[in-house]
Amino acid sequence: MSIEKGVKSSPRKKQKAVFALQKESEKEELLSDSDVTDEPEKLEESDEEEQGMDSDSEMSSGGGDPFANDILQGSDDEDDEEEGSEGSDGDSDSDESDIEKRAKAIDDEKAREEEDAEAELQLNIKEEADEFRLPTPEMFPVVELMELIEAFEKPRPICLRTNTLKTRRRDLAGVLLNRGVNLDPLSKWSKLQSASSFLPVMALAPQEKERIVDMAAAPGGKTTYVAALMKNTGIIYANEMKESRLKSLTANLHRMGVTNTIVSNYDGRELPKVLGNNSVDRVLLDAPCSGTGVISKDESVKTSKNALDIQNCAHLQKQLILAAIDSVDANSKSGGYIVYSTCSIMVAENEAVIDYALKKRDVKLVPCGLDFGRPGFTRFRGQNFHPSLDKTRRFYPHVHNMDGFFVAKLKKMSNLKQTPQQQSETLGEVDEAPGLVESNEQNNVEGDGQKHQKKKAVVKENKKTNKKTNNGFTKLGTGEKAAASGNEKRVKRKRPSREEIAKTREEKRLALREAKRKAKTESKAASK
Ligand SMILES: C[S@@+](CC[C@H](N)C(=O)[O-])C[C@H]1O[C@@H](n2cnc3c(N)ncnc32)[C@H](O)[C@@H]1O
Repeated sequence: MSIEKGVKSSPRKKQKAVFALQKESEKEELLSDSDVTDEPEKLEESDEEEQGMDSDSEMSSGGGDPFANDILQGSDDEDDEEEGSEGSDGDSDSDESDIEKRAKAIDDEKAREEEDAEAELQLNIKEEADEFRLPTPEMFPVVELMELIEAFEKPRPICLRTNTLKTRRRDLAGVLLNRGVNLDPLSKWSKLQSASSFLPVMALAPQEKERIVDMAAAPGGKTTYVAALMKNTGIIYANEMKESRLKSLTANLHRMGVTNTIVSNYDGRELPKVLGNNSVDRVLLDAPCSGTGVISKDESVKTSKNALDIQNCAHLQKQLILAAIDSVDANSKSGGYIVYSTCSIMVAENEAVIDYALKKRDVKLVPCGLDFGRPGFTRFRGQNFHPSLDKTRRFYPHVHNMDGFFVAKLKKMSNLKQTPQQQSETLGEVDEAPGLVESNEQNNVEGDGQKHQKKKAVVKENKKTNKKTNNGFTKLGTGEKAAASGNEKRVKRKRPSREEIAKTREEKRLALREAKRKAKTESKAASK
């Protein structure tokens, strides 16, 4: 009776019941014939149409479910058996071939689905690999690509940098030559390290007595070099987030005779809060990255990194670069620079990060001061970056005989956490104060609620920044002036300078006052 209900109300239940019964019979042979025949009897009770509907619904419900399909076939067979028992031979033959056709159709459908799933899987694998295929044909012509891949397999030459805090280059060279070492002078640059790791420090060009942050410093290869160039004057904040890497960092600093450095253990993204916004002259962000430029040193990169790793790196790098920019004082007399570097050759970790910074802060790219290296990409895979990205530098093992590397140097133009465009929008917001707005402008603003809200948010952030700056290390007055003059230089061609905007505003104010005064006089005259 319960089976009967199941058959009528739910074909699936019927299938499951039948399946269960079959299993039971196989196992225990407990199932009586009447139990089996009971079901079709009830099926017979229902009219043809109802059976057809049941059958259809079974087909569709079973479509995506292999288990259901098996049952469905079982069910059909059963129906067939039952129908066969009661129908003519001719009917039975045509039903059999009908069932065969349906079974074939189901098998075909299943096979097609499996094929589709496999094709989709392959497509996904292909897309993912393509996204992360290290050197892509978009980066290099195929012949060069082969050269790069081959170069990745070979070790790079070992370079020595003279630690000028401890010795002179000539003295070191003398000692080494006496011991039979062949020296091939590279540059005036004694520490064993990869030649590419000199580059970011050369681009940073640290000056004596400056305040400099090395945001991701361990094991200190670049910090020690910065200290040497500063002749141990000024202050270096050598920051490292991973506690386990602090030992090697401090050990190296001691070993190399560095005395102007404070080691800190923060997430780099927190540094502006810790040191203060706009508080240092230069920041070196030798960012944590995928390491896709140093395959000759770490072959595991080839297989251990996937597209998601690159994405995660890029996300962190974008956050870190904003923190680096926010830490620098645009009004530093000697500095105001940020150097960003990675040992990755992925565009997502390099050009895309810099392009993001250009869109988020008032910074511009300046030449790295390195007279070799290939210019960075200004477009890649349909992505267009700021044209100035050609000022960034890329280094490759097969071209420069050093690890793959990327270097970019940014100059901070103002201490406002805005791009010049955002700044003029902010000033526009002030203009749009009641009574100072020409009606069409007001309509525009009113017509674009989102834009209006964004501008307000910008004004708010602006106020916050100024407040923080006052509590921090910078002198706000001169800062604003310098920011204005810096912007003026950059925006002359396209948009009005701050002075021009201020002048227009003042004119509007005077005109408004004048109009009010006039209106008053007129109304007084009229009342007389
Ligand atoms: C490329 S290595 C730095 C190498 C170093 N500049 C040198 O020349 O010796 C990047 C460093 O960033 C550290 N790091 C990772 N995430 C960080 C974060 N959020 N803030 C600061 N440092 C981080 C890593 O532990 C790693 O030591």
